[in-house]
Amino acid sequence: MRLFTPEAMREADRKAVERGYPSLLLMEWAGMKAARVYLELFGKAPALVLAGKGNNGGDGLVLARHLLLEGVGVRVYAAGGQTGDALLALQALLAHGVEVGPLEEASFREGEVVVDALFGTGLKGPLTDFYAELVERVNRAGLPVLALDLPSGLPFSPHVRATATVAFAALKTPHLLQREACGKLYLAEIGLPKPLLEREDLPEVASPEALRPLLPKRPLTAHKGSVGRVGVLGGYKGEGLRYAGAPLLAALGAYRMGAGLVHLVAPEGTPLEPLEAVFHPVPSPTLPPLKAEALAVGMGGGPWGRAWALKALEARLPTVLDADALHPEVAEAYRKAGVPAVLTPHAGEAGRLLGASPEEVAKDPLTAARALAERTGLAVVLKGNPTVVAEGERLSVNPTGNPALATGGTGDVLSGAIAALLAAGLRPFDAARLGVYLHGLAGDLLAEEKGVGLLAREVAEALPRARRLLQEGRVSPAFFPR
Ligand SMILES: NC(=O)C1=CN([C@@H]2O[C@H](COP(=O)(O)OP(=O)(O)OC[C@H]3O[C@@H](n4cnc5c(N)ncnc54)[C@H](OP(=O)(O)O)[C@@H]3O)[C@@H](O)[C@H]2O)[C@@H](O)CC1
Ligand SMILES: [K+]
Repeated sequence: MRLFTPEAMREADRKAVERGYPSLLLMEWAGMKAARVYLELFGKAPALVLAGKGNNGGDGLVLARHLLLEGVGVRVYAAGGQTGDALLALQALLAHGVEVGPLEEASFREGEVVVDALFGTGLKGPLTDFYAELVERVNRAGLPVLALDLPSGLPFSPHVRATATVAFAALKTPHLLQREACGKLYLAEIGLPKPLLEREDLPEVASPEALRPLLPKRPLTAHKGSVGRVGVLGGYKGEGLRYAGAPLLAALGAYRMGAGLVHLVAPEGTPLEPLEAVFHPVPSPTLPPLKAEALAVGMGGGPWGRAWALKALEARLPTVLDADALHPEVAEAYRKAGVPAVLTPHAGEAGRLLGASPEEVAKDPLTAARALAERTGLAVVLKGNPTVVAEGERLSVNPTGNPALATGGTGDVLSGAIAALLAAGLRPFDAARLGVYLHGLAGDLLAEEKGVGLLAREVAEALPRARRLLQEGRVSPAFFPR
């Protein structure tokens, strides 16, 4: 599944029509599928449909007709001046005897659900005047809002803040970069010819179908030395400070992602946990002899982070570089040595590596992740909402995860988990996107059960469950194709 820009989506629509596909069918499916989502979410609650004059408005008029046929009360207000398919959609609705009032007269009533069909991918700039006010009124009304294709106004402000959004044909960048405005996200297939959606040049949205085949197989003859051993190097002890938990959490993450054995190289005095690890207490960053296929380095390293990373490089093993190991000269040393590595910065660390502010990075994580991958020649996991994985020209945007994961140590668990996948033989880009997806899914499972207040170790504990759901094809996606 690819992440479209609004322009790329319009191009696909246009190409479908050039191939002879009747665009009215696309609109009919869009409105009908959106009506289905409406019924599922809001049952027979009456609808207030606000329709613009373009095709997004046309989708809303189709939806109104389908809701009417299902026995849902509809009040419809539309901009004037429809042409083409939108005009046909209007005529079809009028033929059912529905009154369509002018948008200027739209009023909000308690108990109604607002259907936002004002603007979709055709919006050319920020809303002003009447439409800016209308959008603010929608937001102030305090009613549930179902947005068709995009909450109107996105990617600019002001924009509608929706309870749920039905994206048509494909997800578009605002769906993932401005997810807050979209509410619950649904993806509706509307009959667009498949080849038009297969755009290798666009970023991937990580999906269960694409990731399942990457899961390392475990043959009957497996033993702990054959399924991937991980070395974790991190922690700091000095100047009255001790960071001890981070490497332990990485070790847990690695085991829970299926590592056969985890070596824990950490400062003397670090608790001997998890019990299952092989311990190498050291006075300062060193690389003891150990049998491993991949490393996770830097967690809780504090001022030792850089030294851990440069020592670890001597092993010449695929390595996850996290937190205090994330320095430009470390990345450069790995690139020069040709050692495959995955960098796992958050926006602040990525900003440090790129010479940009955390805000700039967070505002456009796709561009930042690609720039960092290009600059370092390594795979990059840019952690955030959404987390973006980049390597060379490839970009993968992760749809799993939630704000409950914003708690100390979850990043350490992720590093260990990715290292376990590297140790099992996955390539850096694949280990990164699979690890990120499962880590986010584990967080989603927990958030559903417990809400906010998770512990990082619980996220590690939930990894096997996430993995099994993916393995068995039972992931209920954050948004689902129907
Ligand atoms: N094409 C297809 O095959 C399919 C498309 N589908 C649906 O169509 C949607 C795209 O439809 P679209 O291209 O008609 O654009 P849309 O979002 O309705 O807005 C256009 C209107 O906005 C106006 N406008 C623009 N900027 C503005 C501004 N800043 N402030 C104020 N007004 C502004 C612009 O005015 P104009 O510039 O033309 O005067 C025009 O009137 C897409 O999201 C999906 O829902 C589906 O049915 C599937 C098949
Ligand atoms: K809309």
